[in-house]
Amino acid sequence: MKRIILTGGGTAGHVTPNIALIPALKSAGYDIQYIGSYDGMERKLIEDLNIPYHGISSGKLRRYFDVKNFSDPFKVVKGYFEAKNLIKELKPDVIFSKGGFVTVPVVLAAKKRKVPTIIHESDMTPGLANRICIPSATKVCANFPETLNNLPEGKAVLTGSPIRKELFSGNKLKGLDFCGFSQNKPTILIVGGSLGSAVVNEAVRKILDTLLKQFQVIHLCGKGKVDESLVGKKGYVQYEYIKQELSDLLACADIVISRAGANAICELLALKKPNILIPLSAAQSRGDQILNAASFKKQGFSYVLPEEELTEDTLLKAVNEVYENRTSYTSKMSESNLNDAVASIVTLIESLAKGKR
Ligand SMILES: CC(=O)N[C@H]1[C@@H](OP(=O)(O)OP(=O)(O)OC[C@H]2O[C@@H](n3ccc(=O)[nH]c3=O)[C@H](O)[C@@H]2O)O[C@H](CO)[C@@H](O)[C@@H]1O
Repeated sequence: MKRIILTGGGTAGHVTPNIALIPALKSAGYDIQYIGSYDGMERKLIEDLNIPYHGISSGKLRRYFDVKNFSDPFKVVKGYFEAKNLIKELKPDVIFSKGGFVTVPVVLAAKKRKVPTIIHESDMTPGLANRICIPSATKVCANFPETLNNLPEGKAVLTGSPIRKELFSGNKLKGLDFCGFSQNKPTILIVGGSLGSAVVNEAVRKILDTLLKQFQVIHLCGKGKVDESLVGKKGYVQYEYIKQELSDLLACADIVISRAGANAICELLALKKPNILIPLSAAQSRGDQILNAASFKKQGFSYVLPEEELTEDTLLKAVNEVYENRTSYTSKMSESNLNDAVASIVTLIESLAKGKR
């Protein structure tokens, strides 16, 4: 039987694309194994799917790479030897890495063990972990055409981002029922990325009473970020993180307010959900969400509200604008010709796995 190791973790954006590949890999006859960190959020997400999970030691990487800059060098080195042993034991035909710092020792060990490895970059410019991995990878998949300029020519492949198939079969009534909502008012879904966003949460809660006059509000607020004082408020529900019900919640959302993480926005585009993007500021990141959001705005898919301009007034204005013009946003998104990233990636995986045999 062909065997693949998937790896990726840290935040859900480094795990959900792997999850999206699993059904197609199973149909293609792969035995699937997963390497993540001992205690990252990927562990629960993957174990829930009954995929064998192998934890390795992993350390945080600093933003600017220098070998001395591993904040936890011993953990990373330990992770490398654990990954090397796991690869020897599991004998995979191919490895697919979705990025995040846990993948660095895995990709470096794969190179040492001569296992072909594909890495995937969701953002416009490669993140730190992927930048370290690119020289060891056989192929590098990109989500945005703009990214190809930043990747080595012989390795780069434009695939788009794999999206979980189940997101397309959400049921609006089920979603409303799950939240205890009625069909009489439109619904706003708020997602601050997979970890939630304190900035977005605060902005939304400030205008909540005004929003609730016209809308019902579903708030995916992130772990540890539920506001207890608002629990039970009519028309408002908060969840730390939603797994299988996400498709139903998306189905009942008339508009979405979101961070501009690459996977989140590709899902919104694929589902044609009118959206307001509040990208993570350059002060807190390498600025990729700003680029992601600008690209979507330029194509007419999104209303973008920079974090620096986020106030009660600008957020309310954005909600009104997007709700009023929701059909024109939806029709713009319908014009985009999204390719099937799952199929392209599985084809690439197949070609490398064959080469190994
Ligand atoms: C703070 C940070 O470093 N953010 C980065 C991180 O974002 P983050 O991890 O938030 O990733 P994305 O927004 O790209 O993806 C989030 C994923 O989690 C899912 N989801 C979210 C909430 C929930 O309750 N349930 C659920 O399933 C979404 O459907 C999506 O599939 O990785 C992205 C992809 O590299 C980058 O673009 C972001 O800049």
